[in-house]
Amino acid sequence: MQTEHLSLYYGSKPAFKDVSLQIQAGSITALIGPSGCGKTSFLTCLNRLVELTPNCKVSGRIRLGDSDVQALDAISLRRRVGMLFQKPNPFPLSIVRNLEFPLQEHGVSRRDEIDCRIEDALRDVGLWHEVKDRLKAPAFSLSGGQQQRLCLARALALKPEVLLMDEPCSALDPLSSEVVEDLIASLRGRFTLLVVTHNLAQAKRIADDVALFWVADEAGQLIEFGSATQIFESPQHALTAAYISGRRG
Ligand SMILES: Nc1ncnc2c1ncn2[C@@H]1O[C@H](COP(=O)(O)OP(=O)(O)OP(=O)(O)O)[C@@H](O)[C@H]1O
Repeated sequence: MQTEHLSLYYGSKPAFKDVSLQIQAGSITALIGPSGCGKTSFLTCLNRLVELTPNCKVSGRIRLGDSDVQALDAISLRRRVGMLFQKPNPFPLSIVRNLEFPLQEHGVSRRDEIDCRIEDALRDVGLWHEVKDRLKAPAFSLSGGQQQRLCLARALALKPEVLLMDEPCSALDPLSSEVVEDLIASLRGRFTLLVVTHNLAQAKRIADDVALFWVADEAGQLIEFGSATQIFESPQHALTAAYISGRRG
């Protein structure tokens, strides 16, 4: 996935400006930076979820493989570019319906394929053994960490190419957070992952590449993008050095 001179305005206020970024297929990219620098806004441009916000204006270009994201149908784009939010947001349905419903909505109709994809996705997130005997129980009967893994399974069942994750561990208790972080790391190579995180230690543990955003001239800007090793061990920009050392932000 690639952005070229991407900018986003909410009304007349820029959320971020002129971000050009190349995301390697199969890699994990962490988006870091202080609050309000446009990380979430950037993420939601990539699957055009931001279009649901009134008065927002996007300029620049986003490419997914050879396709221009603006030219794609939004529903099929969101199947290819899935999203996991900070707070687990299962549908108010049973565990199994949480996976079955989006599959059916996206045109998967054969029963054997639906069952197979549900089981594979639940195994992928380590939930299968925990829920296989209570698939019809409400999703809300699961713990917070289990709900987040269910939401991840729901996204994986659609076989996305890219997964966008907005602080996926920050609303979870430390143990569940560790489980979800390990899961994210285990998806490397199979999916292209972009993860917004305030947890620098987590970014260091899981990311291949890191993008630092910052507010400058009242708009979010991409300050530095590079490998996790470069960003954490030999940052090129003074702001990156200050941020990762805890002196700024
Ligand atoms: N729906 C919206 N309408 C208007 N302004 C918005 C909206 N969403 C975000 N903003 C503004 O856009 C800027 C970037 O916000 P964004 O949430 O993308 O930053 P962030 O880096 O993800 O912050 P945080 O780390 O606190 O989640 C902020 O100034 C914010 O107030």
